[in-house]
Amino acid sequence: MNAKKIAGEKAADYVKDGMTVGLGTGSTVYWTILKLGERVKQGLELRGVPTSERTRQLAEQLGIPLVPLAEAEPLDLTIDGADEISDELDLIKGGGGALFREKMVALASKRLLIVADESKRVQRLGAFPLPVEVVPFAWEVTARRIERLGCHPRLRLADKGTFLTDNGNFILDCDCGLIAEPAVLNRKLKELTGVVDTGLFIGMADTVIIGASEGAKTVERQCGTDA
Ligand SMILES: O=C[C@H](O)[C@H](O)[C@H](O)COP(=O)(O)O
Repeated sequence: MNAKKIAGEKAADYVKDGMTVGLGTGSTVYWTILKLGERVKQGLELRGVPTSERTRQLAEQLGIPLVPLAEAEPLDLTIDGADEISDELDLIKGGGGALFREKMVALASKRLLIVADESKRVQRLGAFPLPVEVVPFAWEVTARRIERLGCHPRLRLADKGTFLTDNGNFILDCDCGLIAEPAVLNRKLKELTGVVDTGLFIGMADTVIIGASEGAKTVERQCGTDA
């Protein structure tokens, strides 16, 4: 069976009546949202906060009531996918370009639950190029500053030209090698004018559900490991 589906559907069990829930983006949390759509039809009271226009459209099609983030804080829970998950439960996100809204919504949530298949687990982050959202103005200058931090940025392209985020920005996919100190790199990147945010989610995930054909495994953040 599809490991993403197993993890995604399992996460829907964490949603209880009356909750306000951040709805993540991607092919794993897609299964969570489908499940939640079914449960809403059966009477579940839920307010969703979408992390992308794609997710907004999906939730609307399924009849999940949505509320703007500004009116929803604090959220009870956010459920989202990840591109890499380290042993410390630090994450790389943004493979689908939704990292900024995902981070805004997760930071406004009491709890962040990540769903993924086994392929996303790594000892150390960095094999997956780190997505960094940048303002389009003189993006080449921002890319050069990122290069000076030891990363190799590449402008993300779409079928027709440059990939644009939901916020109208560009994504630089940055090969930074294996990242020894994710919190330090995140801080240095965020200090650069022109950088909107990075796909590094440090100390944010509380629970990770890993799907596999034999079932789902749940990993909880150990107390005291927050960055
Ligand atoms: O921008 C996209 C998000 O960070 C996704 O949650 C991430 O790329 C994982 O997506 P998927 O579940 O499709 O692998």
